[in-house]
Amino acid sequence: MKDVTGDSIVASNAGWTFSGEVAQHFDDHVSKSVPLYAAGHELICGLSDFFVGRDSVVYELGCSTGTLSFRLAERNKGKDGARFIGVDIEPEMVARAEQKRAELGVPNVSFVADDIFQAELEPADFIVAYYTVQFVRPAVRQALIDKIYAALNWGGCFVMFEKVRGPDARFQDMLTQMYTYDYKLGQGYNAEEIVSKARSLKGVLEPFSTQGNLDLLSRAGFQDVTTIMKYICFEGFVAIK
Ligand SMILES: C[S@@+](CC[C@H](N)C(=O)[O-])C[C@H]1O[C@@H](n2cnc3c(N)ncnc32)[C@H](O)[C@@H]1O
Repeated sequence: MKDVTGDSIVASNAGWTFSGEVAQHFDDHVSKSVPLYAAGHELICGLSDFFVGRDSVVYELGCSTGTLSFRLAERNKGKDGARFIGVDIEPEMVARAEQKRAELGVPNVSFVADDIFQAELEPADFIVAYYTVQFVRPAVRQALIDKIYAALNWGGCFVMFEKVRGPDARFQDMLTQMYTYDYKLGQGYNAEEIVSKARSLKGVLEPFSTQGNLDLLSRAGFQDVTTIMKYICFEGFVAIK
């Protein structure tokens, strides 16, 4: 059975997907569902000032319709030769990103429709995964962070924003109430849409705790890590190689 999860998106129990028609409604949906969505992009653009130089390669892994990739290119437009590459597994997302690219006319942004695990990554100075790693199966998540670490140049930066779990059951309960119910009701979603979305994400979006994410980064080799944003259960980590 398919349920309406808001913003004209339908998904079944444990069946959330970014494929098909979701790409058409994605920009509206993500900016309403993810707290501080645009502010997080702004922080990442600010961070890029420190790491992106002329001739840098920049990746956005899980770029969806390319919103952040375009913002990064705009922020760094004075740096001739820098290239911005968005990777997403869903061809419909990449098609939408390509359509925007044609409208904006930005030659140094490109998109690849591929699984992050299959995509060959060139040596890069700045790699971003903005609410993407949470959708990677926990069993292979470490292998992805290892791959990102290997692709970064020395001194390069990995920015990872994730939905995170609380450190114990009491905090997790508070976070769920404050985000899943209060925040989403405040964004105009109704109770049925909220429940349908939560049910659709079972087994698809699997958040780690803050400590679980720090452990992933540490095992990959990152020693210099800090949090740049935290709002309820949404956290942005910055890791420098
Ligand atoms: C929450 S969205 C990312 C939002 C986007 N970064 C932004 O700023 O608007 C997660 C994206 O990750 C993509 N994704 C999930 N698993 C992937 C994988 N293994 N390889 C590439 N992309 C993946 C999904 O298709 C989806 O578009």
